Amino acid sequence: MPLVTSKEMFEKAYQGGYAIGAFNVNNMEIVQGITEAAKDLNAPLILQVSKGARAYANHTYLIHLVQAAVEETGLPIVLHLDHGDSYELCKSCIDGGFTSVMIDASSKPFAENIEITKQVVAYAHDHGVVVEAELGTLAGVEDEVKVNAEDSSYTRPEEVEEFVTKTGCDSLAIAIGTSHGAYKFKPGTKPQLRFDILEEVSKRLPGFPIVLHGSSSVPQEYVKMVNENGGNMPGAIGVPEDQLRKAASMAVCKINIDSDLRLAMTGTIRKYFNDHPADFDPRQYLKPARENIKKLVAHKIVDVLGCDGKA
Ligand SMILES: O=C(CO)COP(=O)(O)O
Ligand SMILES: O=C[C@H](O)COP(=O)(O)O
Ligand SMILES: [Zn+2]
Ligand SMILES: [Zn+2]
Repeated sequence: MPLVTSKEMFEKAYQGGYAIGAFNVNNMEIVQGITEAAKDLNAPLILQVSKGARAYANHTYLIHLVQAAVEETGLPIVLHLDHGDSYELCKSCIDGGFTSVMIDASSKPFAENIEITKQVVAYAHDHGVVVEAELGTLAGVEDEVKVNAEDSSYTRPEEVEEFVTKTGCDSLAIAIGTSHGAYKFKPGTKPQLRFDILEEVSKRLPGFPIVLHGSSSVPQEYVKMVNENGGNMPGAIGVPEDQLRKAASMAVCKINIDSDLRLAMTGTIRKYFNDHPADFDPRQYLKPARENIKKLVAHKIVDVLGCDGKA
């Protein structure tokens, strides 16, 4: 099966009350860990590439790694540009074989966001590619830009119909309290997503797929593994998994996870180095790291997203 768009995946996910996992990929072991888990569980997948990933691994390498995963697994896989910040970047990914792009102009004024999203949609749809857009700003770090909590803003439900109608986008990322990175909530406070906003958005956009960024749950076993093996990540806290499950049962069809993969990989490698100080073959420590990414993704698919068996 060749790469697919997310159109049919989202329709089924919306109807079925589950979500598709969108996992960020940066190297071969990450691609393999994610896709081996999805294959075992017959789960549909979105593999996403950020501007930073392209700068790190090179567009061509990433495309070919993802195509290898399609060949190896036979699964429906979407290759998605995460946080595209310009028309030119989106165009280059569309021309280069991506089946889905995000244009993230949510930090720009509303009218400008509509204008640039519209341009990307026109080019993408001409080429059979789908577009995710965004309204609202998440706190945290993305593409080296740090958005402070006080500069973040929830999505305004009263804007979504006009935005979707005028732009023609295929899915919409909204801000309901998630954020990028490993420090999502202040220690001692109760993490709580704004389900009232999600509810209001989906009332205004019946059947329309909603996307949640910043949805890592920051597993405490890996935070502990990092901290016990020379790392320093005090107070790393993520989105509680029961809230992600609830979002998946509502209009949220795509849940973005990157930080959890980084934590699983880093925790595992740190521990390996501590336990085996004489080893120096990268295969020795990348193998358990890949295995733990696979375990983590399997857990997300079955216990959080609910998309096992849906490929
Ligand atoms: O939103 C994301 C990628 O676009 C990833 O979010 P996390 O940092 O929570 O993994
Ligand atoms: O949302 C951001 C993703 O986690 C990608 O992060 P990155 O820009 O560091 O690759
Ligand atoms: Zn954004
Ligand atoms: Zn994101």
